[in-house]
Amino acid sequence: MTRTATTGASIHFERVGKSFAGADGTTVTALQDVSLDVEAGAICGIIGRSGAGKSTLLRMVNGLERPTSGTVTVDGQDVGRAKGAKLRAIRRDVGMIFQHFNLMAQRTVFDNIALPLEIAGVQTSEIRPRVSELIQRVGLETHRDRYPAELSGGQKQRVGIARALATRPKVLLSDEATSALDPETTQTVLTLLRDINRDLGLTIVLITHEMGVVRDIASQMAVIDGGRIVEAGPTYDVFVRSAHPTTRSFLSGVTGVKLPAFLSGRIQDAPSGADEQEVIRVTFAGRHATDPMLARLGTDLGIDVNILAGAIEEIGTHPFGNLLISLNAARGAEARAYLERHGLLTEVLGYVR
Ligand SMILES: Nc1ncnc2c1ncn2[C@@H]1O[C@H](COP(=O)(O)OP(=O)(O)OP(=O)(O)O)[C@@H](O)[C@H]1O
Repeated sequence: MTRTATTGASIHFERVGKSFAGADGTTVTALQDVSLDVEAGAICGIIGRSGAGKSTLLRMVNGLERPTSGTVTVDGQDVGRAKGAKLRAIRRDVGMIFQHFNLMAQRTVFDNIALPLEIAGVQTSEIRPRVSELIQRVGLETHRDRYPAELSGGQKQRVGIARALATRPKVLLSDEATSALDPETTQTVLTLLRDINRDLGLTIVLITHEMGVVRDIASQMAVIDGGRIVEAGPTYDVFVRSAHPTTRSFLSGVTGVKLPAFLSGRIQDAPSGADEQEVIRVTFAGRHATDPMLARLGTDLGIDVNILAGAIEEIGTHPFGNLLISLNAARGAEARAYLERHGLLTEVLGYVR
């Protein structure tokens, strides 16, 4: 498929706050002091727990929510203050896909995808080739006359993606688009989104509670907790240098690197005597990811290392790994200094006997 003229828009959140009137006259603060820059053409993953403020943040990009304070701009346009025709124009530039697809049950695949074009007043003669092109892009050529009830979850989301692209938006918002799908279907939908981003150049902002989704697709990311952005940056940097406990707990889910149960029950914050083992998390990043550093601790310093858990994987094209090791606590500081000197990151998790 040829690349169209569509290119992405940049999105800027500048000190955005959002409060809602809660029950009993109380105020619910959904977002506080949120500043975030999403580059044109980026795939930005926003991760947070339930109630963190993800949907509120996403809905500000197409003006479904307005900030109580601060500004949100898309392609330099102030979305929060736009009204009437200007707001409608911004909304045409911002497509959205949903966890539960939001398809119209009584319309076929073709007619669901045609809907935004009909609403925009596009002529029927133009709608037909445009919808056919979109159906081809999402690989549903043999399903064009089927109804949503006859489709799998992955196929329904493909219809949702085609419909969101119909008006040639500059931004695609994804509200937990893969959360209702099995892991294999999730991968096919993420691949489709990545291809769309590459071919059309549009900016994608996705919210999720799954770090695996962020790892697999996002070039940049933000972690939101209690309405605030606690960490943000290029995905690889956040993975490697995360400091906030919320980020770390999401990461431990995705890297699968957790303390084995036989140790987690008896780990202490401080050493309590001789013969203790220091438990250390070692993060391998960039060009050091594949260096045999742990073996060298043995040969260079004579320190024996026990490997407790670990995984090495890739984010984009960069190797990234996490290992949990233990070694003689009396030599912990020396070992950590050695590893840090060679470009690895270390963190003491505790001590076990
Ligand atoms: N229209 C509203 N009226 C009142 N409170 C709201 C409204 N919308 C959101 N909130 C509150 O704002 C906070 C953030 O909600 P939001 O839906 O943005 O979180 P979320 O991270 O998307 O959560 P989830 O993953 O569960 O959808 C929550 O405390 C929520 O109850």
